[in-house]
Amino acid sequence: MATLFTNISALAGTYDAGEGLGGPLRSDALATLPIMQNAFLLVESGRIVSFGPMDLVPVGIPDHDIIDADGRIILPAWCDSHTHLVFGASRENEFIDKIKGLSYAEIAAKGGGILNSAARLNGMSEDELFRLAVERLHEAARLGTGAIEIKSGYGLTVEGELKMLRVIKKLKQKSALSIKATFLGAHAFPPEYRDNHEGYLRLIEEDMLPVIAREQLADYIDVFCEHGFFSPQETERICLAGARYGLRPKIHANQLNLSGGVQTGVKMNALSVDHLETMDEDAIRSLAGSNTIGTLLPTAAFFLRMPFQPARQLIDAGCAIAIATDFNPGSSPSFNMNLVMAMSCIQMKMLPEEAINAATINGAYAMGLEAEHGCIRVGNHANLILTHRIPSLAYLPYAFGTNLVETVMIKGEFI
Ligand SMILES: N=CN[C@@H](CCC(=O)O)C(=O)O
Ligand SMILES: [Zn+2]
Repeated sequence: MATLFTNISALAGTYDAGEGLGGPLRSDALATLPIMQNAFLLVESGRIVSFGPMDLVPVGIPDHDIIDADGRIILPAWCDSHTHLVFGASRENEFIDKIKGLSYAEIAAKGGGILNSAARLNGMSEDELFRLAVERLHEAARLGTGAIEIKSGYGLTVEGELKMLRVIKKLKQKSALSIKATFLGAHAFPPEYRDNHEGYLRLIEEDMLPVIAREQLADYIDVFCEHGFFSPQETERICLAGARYGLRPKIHANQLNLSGGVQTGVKMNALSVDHLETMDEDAIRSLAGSNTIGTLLPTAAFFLRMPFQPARQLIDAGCAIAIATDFNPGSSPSFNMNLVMAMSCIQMKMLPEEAINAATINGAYAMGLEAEHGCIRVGNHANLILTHRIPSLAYLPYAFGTNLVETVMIKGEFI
């Protein structure tokens, strides 16, 4: 069955068939968003088949629906390249602790934070975790997310980490969204290993990774490189262990401190280094001179009342950047990419075109999904956002807080 969209006021992120971008967009190219005005778009068997100006709209297509966009905008669905979508329970008690003045690090030190989530998750069945994750994924998709990365990291035991990754594998099989799985066993040291880091590193290397590889449970490996969590040396060791199983790193870096995570990620040829609230000249230079993408998570900075990521400095230095939600119960309980986009423009001074590119094509690159996602190109998955009637694309981040996504199509089906 085919779907023909007509009278699209602006079709954003259009590229020629087979046109490769040669890597994630950076510098001035990040601000270039190809737009076709007054366009049609034809979708068939879940893929984009053709698009062009309305005066070339195809006629005589058998068996198809026509959607008259009637002046509305279509853009590629969001590519959310950093989430912790599988978790057991929300943590609003810690939210209240934060309001009363405790810091993220102080909450973590008294057994809250990641360890709190691990305790909840280890007491839950795989089926229950799957049910909760499906609901969240559906809600994220209704807000325009068509591809997503999901991490483990709330198990911190062999059983718990495998349980999370098996849930993500099942989501991949059952969901229409494109999903990438990241193994984050190195999210925190469990209490019984607090004074025995060597023991936990060996558990990851000897008991978790071989099973993960055998069951093909992960696409990437992650480490929370941060003071009080994993040191740069420990991060490097886990990245090397992952590499033995073909897992490329995507690292939590420079969130709370100048942790050395950016330089370690670059050294380990990470696909991305994520967070980057705390950067200095050295970290920016290191990232700019690399193929590693810097993934900025403004809603996490907002929620923890941290300084926002220095997007302008990073862009001006030539770093490739993506933006993502970091959806998790502790530091970013929101899977709303529209809000991420608005914050990127309002607080990080990104232009709307830069934010859209960072949330679509560069997000796709940050998951290794760029061949079929993140832009309007013949052959790509038909993952599309149809907006409400709005005056321009800039209106999306401008009118923050209003849901301007009217309909979402994932692989040719409206959800
Ligand atoms: N910083 C480390 N991990 C998550 C938070 C996890 C949690 O607090 O549960 C993050 O990306 O912000
Ligand atoms: Zn995270």
